[in-house]
Amino acid sequence: MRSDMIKKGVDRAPHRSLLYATGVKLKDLDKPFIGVCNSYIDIIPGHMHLRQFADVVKDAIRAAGGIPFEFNTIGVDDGIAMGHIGMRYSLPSRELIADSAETVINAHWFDGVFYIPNCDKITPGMLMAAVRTNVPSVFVSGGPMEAGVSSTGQPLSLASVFEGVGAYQSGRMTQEELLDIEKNACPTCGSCSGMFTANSMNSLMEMLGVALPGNGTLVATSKERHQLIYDAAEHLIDLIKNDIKPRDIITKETIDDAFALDMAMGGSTNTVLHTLAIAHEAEIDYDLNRINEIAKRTPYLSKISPASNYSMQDVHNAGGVSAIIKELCEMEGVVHPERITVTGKTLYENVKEAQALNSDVIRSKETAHSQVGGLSILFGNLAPDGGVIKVGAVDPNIKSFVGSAIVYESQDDALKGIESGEVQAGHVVVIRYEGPKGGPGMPEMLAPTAAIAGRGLDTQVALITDGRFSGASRGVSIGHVSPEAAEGGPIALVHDGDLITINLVERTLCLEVSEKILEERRKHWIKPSPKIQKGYLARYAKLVTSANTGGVLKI
Ligand SMILES: CC(C)(O)[C@@H](O)C(=O)O
Ligand SMILES: [Mg+2]
Repeated sequence: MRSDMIKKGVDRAPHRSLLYATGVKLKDLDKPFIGVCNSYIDIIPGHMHLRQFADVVKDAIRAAGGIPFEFNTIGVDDGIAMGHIGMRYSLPSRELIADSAETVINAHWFDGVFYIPNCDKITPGMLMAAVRTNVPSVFVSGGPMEAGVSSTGQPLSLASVFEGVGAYQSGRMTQEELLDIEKNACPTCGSCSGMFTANSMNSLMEMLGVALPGNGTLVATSKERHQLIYDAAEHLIDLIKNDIKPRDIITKETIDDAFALDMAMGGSTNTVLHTLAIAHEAEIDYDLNRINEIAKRTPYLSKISPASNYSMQDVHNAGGVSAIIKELCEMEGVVHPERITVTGKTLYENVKEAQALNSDVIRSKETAHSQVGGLSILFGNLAPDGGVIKVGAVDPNIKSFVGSAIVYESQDDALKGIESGEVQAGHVVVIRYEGPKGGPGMPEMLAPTAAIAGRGLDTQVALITDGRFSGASRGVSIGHVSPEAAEGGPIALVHDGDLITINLVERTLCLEVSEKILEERRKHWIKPSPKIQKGYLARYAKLVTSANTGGVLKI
């Protein structure tokens, strides 16, 4: 047992002494020691219920024959950190979460780990820790929020509130209507109710095979999640007995399949960043071009908010992620149904009883929204190392967009430009120096994309940035443009009025300026000094790599 390192032999008498002080009994020393990696925190609705949740996890571990030891990671609420300096900490928090979990797991030699994530950076941070430490692991997330409903019966999500701000500011909504949305959009604990980043990652974990069927869609308030916990605890003990580790489950094929699910559900663009980071931790070489290959062979089966009004709860009632995975498994050559998972069964065995119960929420290949996936990687002279778009949340009539650049050196300036009416139909808003190094921290930009959508301009204005988006962002919004401006990427060379062409079919993003002129501009480009000079963000900016490699830290 790994934990023998801290409990076996005469020289571990002091260690045992401390363990007894924590409540461990002599007879417990032969049982597996399980780290319960929790992420309870009061300020995130997706995590506020996790203190009680972890109590259930600990009971379940004891019932399954293990000894639980709970510890916590931090978390950032992206919605609350949105639109101000706080958002710079969001993506960097992912590495702190991975590092803190690694620290506790390796310092104490746990035999297995039960992870409890939920919101945006917590899930990928914990997944990174799981493949990095490679100790037998299972995941049960906190679960999605119930969908909101306005007093007039309209389905609501957090996206409705962000877009409501733009609608109110442009005179398309009254103050009373906005207040009604604000009060009703987030009715319970849980991760925000659409196919935003948290729910994208929590659904992806079902496909990765590290979480049980139901993990992505069973709402946080449902008692059935407790059964998920009890089942997961038993599986974890089996994984320890059979020595099945995260890297036995997460292989290159697994990463392919995770992206396939992303394509079928129109996941958040952030999943690209996170899944690449997980691949990196697992020492899997993963090229962005591979994602487009998967996109081309995977139909878009389920449109969820912000691409439609359906919530995660609707997906659950329609058969859940299992029904979508089953569809994908039964298509020729789309995923790898024989992969092993934490249940000890194959991916296909896990889902073979599932059924799509609503043919609009979960479609078949024949009735799919499109024969290609809901996410796309664009390449071109403006993004030699790629950019990402949630193409599934673009009006389906838009196949390409040509517009003139209106350039902002920060998100704040862009937001002012959108709110003041400076940004108009036909513009491509360029927001730069917001990448992993430039931001620093690659802030998520729901405020500007929602300001555009809320004004009804989402089919007439495009937005490109070296920053990133929320899963609730929609419209022709291209993020992760790499290399980023702070590294001298071509996005730094765009001038106001330059023509930019975006082709969603060819998957291209081009600046229609001659190479000669660009070369001239490049000569005059001056690398800006880092915006933040001390603390974690300064250290982060020094070590972080480009978005096309997951924005991981490298020495
Ligand atoms: C606040 C949101 C909607 O959760 C966002 O952070 C996302 O990435 O989806
Ligand atoms: Mg987010």
